[in-house]
Amino acid sequence: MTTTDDDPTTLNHREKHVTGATIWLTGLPSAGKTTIAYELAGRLRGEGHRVEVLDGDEIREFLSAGLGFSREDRHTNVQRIGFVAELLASNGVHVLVPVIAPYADSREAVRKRHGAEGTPYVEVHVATPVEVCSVRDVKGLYAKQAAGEISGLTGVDDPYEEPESPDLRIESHTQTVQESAASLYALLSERGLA
Ligand SMILES: Nc1ncnc2c1ncn2[C@@H]1O[C@H](COP(=O)(O)OS(=O)(=O)O)[C@@H](OP(=O)(O)O)[C@H]1O
Ligand SMILES: Nc1ncnc2c1ncn2[C@@H]1O[C@H](COP(=O)(O)OP(=O)(O)O)[C@@H](O)[C@H]1O
Repeated sequence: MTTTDDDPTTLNHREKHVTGATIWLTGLPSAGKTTIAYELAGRLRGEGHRVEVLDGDEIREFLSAGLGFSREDRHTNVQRIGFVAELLASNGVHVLVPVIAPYADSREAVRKRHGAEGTPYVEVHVATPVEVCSVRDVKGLYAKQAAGEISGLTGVDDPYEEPESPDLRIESHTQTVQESAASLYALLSERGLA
């Protein structure tokens, strides 16, 4: 062991690179999942962590191309993302996953996969009420559903099974983006993951 290895600052710095985790942000469309994920990603990167954001829209363009929004397809989508997230997290990456994941059994399977591998897993419910999400309507989906142009929109005419005991619940409608990201950062810190 060299003198440098004994330096607690160096050790701490090195540990930050080896402890990965999957942080799954579940919630309705326009709840704030993506915004919080990128805000947190910036902070974690600034501290030297390796970070990947597995954005739902990007995943659906490539890894899950061809899948729709039936229960079965959403389950398949979530399992694929969970598989990739675990691979990355077990190799020291902080993986942020802003994906709806509306079904409790799909989320549970992802948690179990991480548990089986001993990979840290954090479930965050971005618990913005549908009334707020439909006003934000970042992608215009709520308006389209109301106009009868689409159906099967999560939280409106398709199920969203709320997490019963998430690791963290974020009330995005009562705080700023920075406050939401900070509450998640605090939890990671508490668990030795940030
Ligand atoms: N019917 C319907 N229901 C829900 N969401 C819809 C739908 N059609 C398209 N979209 C857009 O696709 C994004 C959801 O994809 P995800 O992969 O995150 O969802 S899922 O976990 O597979 O249910 C989701 O992204 P976010 O708004 O960022 O959540 C939507 O923009
Ligand atoms: N505390 C907050 N956390 C996250 N987003 C917020 C918050 N307050 C307001 N917003 C806004 O809500 C919208 C959420 O959109 P987005 O992150 O794309 O949602 P989702 O990924 O869940 O579909 C953004 O316009 C964002 O600026």
